[in-house]
Amino acid sequence: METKGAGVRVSCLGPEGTWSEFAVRSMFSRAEIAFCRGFREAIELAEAGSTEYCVLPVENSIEGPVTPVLDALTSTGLRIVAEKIVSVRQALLAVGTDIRRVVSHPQALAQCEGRIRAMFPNAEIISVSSTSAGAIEAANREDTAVVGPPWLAQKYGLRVIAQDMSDYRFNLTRFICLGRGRPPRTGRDKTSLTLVLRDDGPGSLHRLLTPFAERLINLSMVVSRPEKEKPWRYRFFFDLHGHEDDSAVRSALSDISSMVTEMKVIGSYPREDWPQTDA
Ligand SMILES: O=C(O)C(=O)C[C@]1(C(=O)O)C=C[C@@H](O)C=C1
Repeated sequence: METKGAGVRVSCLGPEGTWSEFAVRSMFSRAEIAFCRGFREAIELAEAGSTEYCVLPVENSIEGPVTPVLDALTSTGLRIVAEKIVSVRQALLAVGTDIRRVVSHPQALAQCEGRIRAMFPNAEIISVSSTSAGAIEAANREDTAVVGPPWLAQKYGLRVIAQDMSDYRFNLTRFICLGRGRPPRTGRDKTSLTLVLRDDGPGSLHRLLTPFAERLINLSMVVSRPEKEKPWRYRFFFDLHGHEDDSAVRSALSDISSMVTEMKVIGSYPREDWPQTDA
């Protein structure tokens, strides 16, 4: 997104150097970033109006959905206004050489689990709040390495021990930008919605999906998350190709409205196809 003059205020996961910061900088030409301790805090700053936007990872091509972010989307009044796909090439960084602990954000650890285990079969693997929080820890402990973006080396005084730590060739994280606007149709859009099915019987999910199939609307993500107050009931998150102002999308949503107890469009925004951004 182009911004003129003073930078637009954007909250994201901190401290400085996270993949989230990289995503902010690739979405905004000028951004004044508020670095937060967690995803919740980043959303709350934007909800309170302290920042205009909030950028969050929502899905990774290896590890799947970033579930705390999906869960937070249920209750926020903000809407998704943009998405960005980032190729997350994780490095392994440390001060010392006798590594007994490997720290990082749980998503980053999961993306590189096999490689970490192969390199350090006896190391303790420890989740921390972000890759850069892990870098600060690694900078202070000779026995600790961090998995994260390679630029953490210069920022926090670490050495790159290995590049390309991911267990698979592609490691892509999709970030979303939450804000207050409603981007107009572009003809290449995506709509994100969350809903809870009314019935939990045979064929209910099939019936829900039929109106999309009949209109040739592609669903690019389907995720179910537990309804916390109702054990063994589920909330669905759908991403579909199209804008909520498209007549096909509008009529499919109207068809399913009687099948749900709750439904919310989280946003309609320009769709990004990968690869676009390579760190
Ligand atoms: O810790 C970071 O650097 C983040 O921005 C978080 C995060 C994530 O939660 O998915 C972002 C991208 C990568 O997939 C790994 C970690």
